[in-house]
Amino acid sequence: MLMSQIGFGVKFGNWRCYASSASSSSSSSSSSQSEVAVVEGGNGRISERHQIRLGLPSKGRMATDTTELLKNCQLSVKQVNPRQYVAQIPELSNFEVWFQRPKDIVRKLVSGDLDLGIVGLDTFTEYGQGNEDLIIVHEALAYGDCRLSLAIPQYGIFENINSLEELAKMPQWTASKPLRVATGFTYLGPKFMKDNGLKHVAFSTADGALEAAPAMGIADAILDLVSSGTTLKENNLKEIEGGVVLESQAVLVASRKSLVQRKGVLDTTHEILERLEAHLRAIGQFTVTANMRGRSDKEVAERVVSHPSLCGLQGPTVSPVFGPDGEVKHYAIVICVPKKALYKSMKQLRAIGGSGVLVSPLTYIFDEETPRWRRLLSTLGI
Ligand SMILES: Nc1ncnc2c1ncn2[C@@H]1O[C@H](COP(=O)(O)OP(=O)(O)OP(=O)(O)O)[C@@H](O)[C@H]1O
Ligand SMILES: O=P(O)(O)OC[C@H]1O[C@H](OP(=O)(O)OP(=O)(O)O)[C@H](O)[C@@H]1O
Ligand SMILES: [Mg+2]
Repeated sequence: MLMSQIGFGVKFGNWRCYASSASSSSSSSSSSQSEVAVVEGGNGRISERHQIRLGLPSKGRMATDTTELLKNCQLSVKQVNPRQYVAQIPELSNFEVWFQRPKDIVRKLVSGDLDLGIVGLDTFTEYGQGNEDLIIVHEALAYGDCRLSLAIPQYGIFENINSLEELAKMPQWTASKPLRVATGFTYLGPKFMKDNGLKHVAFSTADGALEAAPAMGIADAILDLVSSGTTLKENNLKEIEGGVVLESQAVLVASRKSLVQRKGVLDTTHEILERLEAHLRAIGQFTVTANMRGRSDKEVAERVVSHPSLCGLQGPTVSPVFGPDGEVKHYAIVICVPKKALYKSMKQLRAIGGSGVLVSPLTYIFDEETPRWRRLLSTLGI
């Protein structure tokens, strides 16, 4: 039988060389063998390049939202055409964007070929595998929300099984007949089962449409990403209590080595982080301006701060409003109000004498220093 072989290899530094042969014998080193080198990645070296590199998802769900987020931070990515994988962010000097598949972004951070990346936490955790060189700089970029969750059929022997504990206790799973789980997460899947004490589990993997596996008789359960839950429902599957492996959203990640050793990476990360935080803090808030009748700015301020939800970031800004006669009978107050609390805040403002309430979108909130920057420096021991 003609078969090519992969699986026996010789390591040369970062490269593993596989001998592929037209015969099924692995012991032969005959001249019919050709040498194929496959990069494993992960030597974490700092190469000679001088440009700082950010990896962004080249396609899929995360791609558009990622460039949109950067645009909203005034960091527009200038890509000549969608098939060109290198791009610039003109606001950042000495900086390159490289469009890559999310899992390759993580691999390339590990191998030292990228310095920064934006991916889903699920991809980061699955392909980062706890590598200590990888650091999460911003853990909540507020898009790409989903969860990695275990799901089982709603029917048959699983009809009354609603938790991981109940699933683990089912007498059906033995060493010779384990619970069969289909997943694309071949690192996190086994780790989750082990951490939760499930012993008799076997994993199979596929690239997509995993929800078909139970009905096809290929698997008993699946471990996959869920967001709306529609795909599970349409395939008669259900999530179970205790079955969520990970809650995911987009994250900004970096290589520790790059941050510490590559010139300019730390400063640029600081700038990106500040812009992200300023934008993300602002999107949940409105600026509210109102006029209030009052005797003095202090008295007006006291009335406003008596309602904690009207305090804004540090407290209300109160300024005199000069009437036509030059007298001050009103004061203008400016506060930030969470979008969710807008109507409630507006009613409170009216109740304490507010009128002419103007509501405007808020674009950025720059704080003195971002807590995430402090955290990053402390993670790096700086
Ligand atoms: N319902 C969802 N299903 C899958 N991924 C989702 C979902 N919602 C958000 N995401 C996020 O999007 C990322 C996956 O995007 P997508 O599948 O489009 O790209 P991909 O990684 O290139 O996939 P693949 O390489 O397997 O084709 C996930 O890692 C996750 O963080
Ligand atoms: O909870 P939902 O909103 O239904 O989303 C979850 C589904 O979306 C993803 O599949 P994707 O669309 O990427 O297709 P694939 O599995 O074939 O790659 C994921 O693998 C789930 O199957
Ligand atoms: Mg799917």
